[in-house]
Amino acid sequence: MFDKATLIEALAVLVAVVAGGLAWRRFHPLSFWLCVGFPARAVWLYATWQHVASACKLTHKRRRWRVTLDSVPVLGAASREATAIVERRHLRRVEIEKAPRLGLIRPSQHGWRLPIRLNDGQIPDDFAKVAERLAHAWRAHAVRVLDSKPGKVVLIATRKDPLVTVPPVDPTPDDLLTVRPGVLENGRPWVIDFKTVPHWLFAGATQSGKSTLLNAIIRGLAPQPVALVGFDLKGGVELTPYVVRMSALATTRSACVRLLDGLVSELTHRMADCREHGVRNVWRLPEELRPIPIVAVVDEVAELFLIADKAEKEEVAKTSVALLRIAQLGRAFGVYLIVCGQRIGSDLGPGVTALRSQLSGRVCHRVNDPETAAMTLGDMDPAALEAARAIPAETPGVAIVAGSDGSWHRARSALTTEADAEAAARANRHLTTPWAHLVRTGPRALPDDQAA
Ligand SMILES: Nc1ncnc2c1ncn2[C@@H]1O[C@H](COP(=O)(O)OP(=O)(O)OP(=O)(O)O)[C@@H](O)[C@H]1O
Repeated sequence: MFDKATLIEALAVLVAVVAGGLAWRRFHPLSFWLCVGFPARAVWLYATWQHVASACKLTHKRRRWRVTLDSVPVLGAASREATAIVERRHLRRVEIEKAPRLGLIRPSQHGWRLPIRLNDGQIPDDFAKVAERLAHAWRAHAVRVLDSKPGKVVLIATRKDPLVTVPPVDPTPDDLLTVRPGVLENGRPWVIDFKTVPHWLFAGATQSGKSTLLNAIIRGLAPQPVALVGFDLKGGVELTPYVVRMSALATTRSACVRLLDGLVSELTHRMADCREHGVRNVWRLPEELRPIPIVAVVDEVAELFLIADKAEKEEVAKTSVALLRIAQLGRAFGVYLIVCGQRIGSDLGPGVTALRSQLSGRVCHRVNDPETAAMTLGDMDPAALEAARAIPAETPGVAIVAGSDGSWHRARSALTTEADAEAAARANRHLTTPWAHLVRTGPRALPDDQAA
């Protein structure tokens, strides 16, 4: 039918198309995904949805009117001569499986988003429970419930883990009190905005990536008009490299108590300033009176709460109360906390549990003991806790990040070395506010007290 030359030509065109496609996918995977991979995946996903939903037990049984075709053997004389079958159409109520209705699938850099209308009686959790099954059925790396509204759920699927290689963080300074230490699982930047979530708890076993995250944050904050204060009871080994950019660094328990007292005193002054000007927070003060924001970093919180002998008991109690006050009042008065720890357990005393409840931002790296994971994320979505327990040791820097709105993400910090953070601290040492200028000590009467 075809001559040999035509066949060779067709074969050559086919080879050229396949090679071109492979080269396209290799050298510009994003455009290949958007133009070829995603449309094919979308068609396949819609075509197989009924079957996938049924296998994942997401369908509901409904009775519907349907025309059915029944085959009826003919009995009597006619049947003896040959097997005769008559087909009759019937309208009758039959049981069918109804899959939740799919909305419009949309591509993203790393996968797709798919809104789904819930069947009656379904809740978003039904989808969260079968997310792993859906991921396998859709040949995706992971499927997560991203968002839900009454009667609707949005699933996000990622083709491959975007946290395997995290691009370096852009060194240009972000907005005030905002840093981008890495990326989220959905491929978006991981943004820590202290104005929105003022206090953070970073948990993680040794070598899980806590210091790297802290490096990224210090590097991000160093060029900003922000004062940094450090508490490092591991002898200062963690935070000393950045001391030139810090207004103060406490490395002993008594120094911690002194610095915390100073911060609480400054809080009281800021509170009085706000009262005098009739405003609710320092951001509403006239610009010339607005104090510099303070970010206090506590490394290895367990050291602050450990009591070796009776003499330390009072200092620990003071530390605990001061940290709690800062956490309670800091947001309005521009004092923010980052509390890091390998182990955060209730055995450290009630002060730790009370403090935790005030630290609304949580970052849980790989941890060794389940209690630390539970302390960090246990009061949030149980799925976040499961995800934290599943972080493998081979991926340091991967963490579960939860914000105050209850949503959580897998994320990974970009590899920021101590040298990178130290270089940023040195380059911005001129922005360091001396401790004596930062905190106002001494009594400060609130306006009402003066009137009294
Ligand atoms: N985001 C990351 N990407 C790639 N590698 C990372 C990342 N974070 C950490 N690492 C690797 O893991 C090692 C340990 O990380 P890091 O020092 O931050 O852990 P840590 O939790 O602070 O440990 P420790 O408590 O012992 O100081 C780093 O030297 C680095 O090689």
